[in-house]
Amino acid sequence: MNSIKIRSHNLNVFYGPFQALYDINMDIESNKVTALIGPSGCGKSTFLRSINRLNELIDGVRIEGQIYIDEKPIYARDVDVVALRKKVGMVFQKPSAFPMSIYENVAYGPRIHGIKDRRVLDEIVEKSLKAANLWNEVKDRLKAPATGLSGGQQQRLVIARVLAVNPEVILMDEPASALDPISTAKLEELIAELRCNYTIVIVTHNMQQAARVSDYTGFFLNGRLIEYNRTEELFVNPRDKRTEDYITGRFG
Ligand SMILES: Nc1ncnc2c1ncn2[C@@H]1O[C@H](COP(=O)(O)OP(=O)(O)OP(=O)(O)O)[C@@H](O)[C@H]1O
Repeated sequence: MNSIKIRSHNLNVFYGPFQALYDINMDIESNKVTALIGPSGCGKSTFLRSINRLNELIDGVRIEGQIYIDEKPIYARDVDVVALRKKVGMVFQKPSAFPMSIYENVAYGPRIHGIKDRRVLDEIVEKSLKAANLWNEVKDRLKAPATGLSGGQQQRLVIARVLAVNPEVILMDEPASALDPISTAKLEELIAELRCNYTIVIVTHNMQQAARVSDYTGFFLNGRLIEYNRTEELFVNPRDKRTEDYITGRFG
């Protein structure tokens, strides 16, 4: 699968009079993992939510600038936001299985998009659960309630649910922050595998995690993108004093 490039051009986001993002210019590579790091409140999640237009669900938000996905401006007037959110899937911090069976959680999206044939759904469910490294753990209890799964399993189920609608980009907002170390390791393994087929952008508080899972890292501070580089370069050889202070734990 050919996944796609994201380009943020002079992006500004305002929550009423408060400006949360300032002129963000960022080219995100396809088939790579890009991590967004920075202290609490610096705008990482706001930027992430800009990529599938989730911010505009919040009252009073104003967005300037543009984000291009696959060269297409996603804030253009004629953009189909439902189609955009199908193409750009999102995984949130809190594992949130729907209160229905494991099978139905994964079949939910494809059903909404009009797939009714049971065999086709069966195939999608199996393929998505396999891709999310969850199939072996749940294949004998697909009809069981998803809420009975552990947090780590639920997070992988959410990823299966995202994969089931064939996205090209996967956004993850602190996906491991509610997970134990073993589940976190499994999730990181999965992220490494998914990179072959998807463009992944992940917000994380955890710098070790950013260093482990990502190819590129962007460091945000007070709504600005301070430094953006290959992960190794940014961690080993930061160019900006503020990046260096942050990654060496002087604030944050
Ligand atoms: N719905 C909102 N209404 C008003 N202000 C908001 C809203 N969401 C975020 N903000 C503000 O925008 C700024 C950036 O928030 P954002 O959540 O993007 O930061 P973050 O870096 O992801 O932080 P954290 O790591 O704590 O989630 C913060 O000052 C925050 O208080």
